Amino acid sequence: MEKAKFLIKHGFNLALEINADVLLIFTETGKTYDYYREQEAVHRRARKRKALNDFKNIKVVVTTPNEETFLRLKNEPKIIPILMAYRNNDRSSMIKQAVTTLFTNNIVKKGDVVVSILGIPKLTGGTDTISIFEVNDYPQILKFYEFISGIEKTKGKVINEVLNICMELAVEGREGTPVGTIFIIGDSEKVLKMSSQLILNPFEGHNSIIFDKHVKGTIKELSTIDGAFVISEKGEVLCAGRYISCSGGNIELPLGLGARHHAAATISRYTGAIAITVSESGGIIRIFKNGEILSEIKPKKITNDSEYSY
Ligand SMILES: Nc1ncnc2c1ncn2[C@@H]1O[C@H](COP(=O)(O)OP(=O)(O)OP(=O)(O)O)[C@@H](O)[C@H]1O
Ligand SMILES: [Mn+2]
Repeated sequence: MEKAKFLIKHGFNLALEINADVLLIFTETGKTYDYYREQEAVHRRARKRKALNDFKNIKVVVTTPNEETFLRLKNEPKIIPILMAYRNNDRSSMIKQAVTTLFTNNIVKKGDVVVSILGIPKLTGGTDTISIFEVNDYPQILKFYEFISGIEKTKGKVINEVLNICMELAVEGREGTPVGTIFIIGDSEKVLKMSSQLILNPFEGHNSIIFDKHVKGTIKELSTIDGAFVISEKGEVLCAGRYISCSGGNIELPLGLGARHHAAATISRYTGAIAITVSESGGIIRIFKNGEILSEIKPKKITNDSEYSY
């Protein structure tokens, strides 16, 4: 039997035995999901014969980076399909990125237990890992949860979309070179008053929404230019190449963080905006609120496929 089938069988039963809240399946082609369907049918038949735990209380989330697979999953019953760009992440970043996404979609809450079945992205048949993820074990994720659960739903979705773009930029860069950038989300009127254009605004006069994949592509293209992206709470991309005036902001930041991070901290201190930076030197993503670093996410390139970074 294929390795993935064993993993699905044991991951499925593990989720039942520990009474997990979520079973999180990563699949490129949908094959691992098919094995899950088979296992669920076996369990249903067995339940008729003997008293077994019912699987219905466990949310089944199936995440894929593949648009075609996602379209297929959207028509499947009793699962929550998620399209997520994780091909360049390592296993622990894949799980953290997925859990962050589940938070912003209110599928996971504090105290939940997530059983994940995953493996080496892009490799068919690469499924090789079962993991138990207790949300409370990750203070960073919890801090992010507190933050996300305290804000209005649409803004949470916009932030999650920006984080996904940042993850891709942090790991892929642009044409192989690392990029750094800033996204400023919310309180746009005040943000625009506190900043100026470094270049002609490429988004001027366009009604660009961050959820549109063409807009996402443009943003990634423009991520190499100086300055920040300003995004409204609803996800409208108002401008790129924006320079934040930082005069007089008494901002305390950890050593080694330069002008980009100071600008992000300053704008988040003097407006109600959230700022999210991708560092060109190191690819770390930082979320700023009220002038402080709320959370750091370190997506990592897979240097070799044997890398486990739990
Ligand atoms: N006030 C500002 N507003 C918008 N963008 C800024 C501002 N200051 C700097 N930047 C952007 O940050 C870029 C990098 O500056 P710098 O290296 O000093 O930042 P940093 O905090 O060290 O960031 P990184 O970790 O990416 O190197 C600049 O080229 C510019 O594009
Ligand atoms: Mn720098």
